Amino acid sequence: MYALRDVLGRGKGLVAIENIPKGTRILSEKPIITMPEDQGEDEWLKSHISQQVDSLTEHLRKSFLSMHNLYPYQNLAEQALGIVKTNGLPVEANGIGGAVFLEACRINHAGDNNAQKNWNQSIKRHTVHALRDISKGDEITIYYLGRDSSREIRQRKLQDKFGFLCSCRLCSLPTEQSQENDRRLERVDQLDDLIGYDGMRLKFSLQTLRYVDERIRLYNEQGPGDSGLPRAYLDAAQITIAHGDLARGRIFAERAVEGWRTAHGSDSKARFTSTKPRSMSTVNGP
Ligand SMILES: C[S@@+](CC[C@H](N)C(=O)[O-])C[C@H]1O[C@@H](n2cnc3c(N)ncnc32)[C@H](O)[C@@H]1O
Repeated sequence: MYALRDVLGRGKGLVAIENIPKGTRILSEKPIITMPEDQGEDEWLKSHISQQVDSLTEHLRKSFLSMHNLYPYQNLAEQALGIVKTNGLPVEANGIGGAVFLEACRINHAGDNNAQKNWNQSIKRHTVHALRDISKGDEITIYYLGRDSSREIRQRKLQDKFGFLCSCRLCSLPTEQSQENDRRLERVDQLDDLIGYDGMRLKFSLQTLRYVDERIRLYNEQGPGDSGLPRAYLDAAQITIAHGDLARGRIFAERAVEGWRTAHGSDSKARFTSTKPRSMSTVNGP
């Protein structure tokens, strides 16, 4: 479905070599290097990683050592540590906190990402799913940051954590459109807080329903992002059911599940909550 290609201004990236319909599992991959949850000192981590690199086949070792590295190094152990710090993705398995995947770690970031990454504990693999139809020739992108935020904040975080100036479509919008997009994201954020606050107090008023409705509309205008819309539908389902409107509640619940499956796959047992998404960024940033 994809090939590793040079992408202008972004190093290498994964590019679709056929049309990929929304919801497709683009990739399902086992880690080649893992890191424990409690990482300890750099010295210990270096030796832990080096042992794993030594036991890779020649081909895998070569592929691993060709990966992007933001850190200076003087020997192989330092190089391997730098690669892991640059590319490691979170893994929620017993005792393992992060891992490097040969293909998934080649996926570049975009503010309007067309794919979503997740660790799937049921199959013990990292998966990437198409959030919308991806056309042949398009780059496959994911969202490196935890939450949607304004262009200025996104760019600062990407620069600080990942060492690059993002030039995705969203970051390249003309000022007026970018400000409009920022305002939408800010309002979604406010609505998250307002709905979350009322939800905690179990205060399901007509006003809360209006917030929920507005948030769904804004997410739909924004386009599919990491889990935001399914979570908004989940809130809507809970609130309409609490109001006794079971028919609407069912429709919202079905949309929530459909969105969740699109992004995670039907074999994922990840807990689906209406709370805000936590950071999905790489394990270590520079
Ligand atoms: C995990 S790697 C992704 C694969 C990498 N492009 C490669 O050649 O192996 C992360 C790095 O890719 C580059 N990158 C990712 N998304 C980018 C974007 N939107 N704009 C520019 N560079 C990007 C940055 O150099 C970043 O530190």
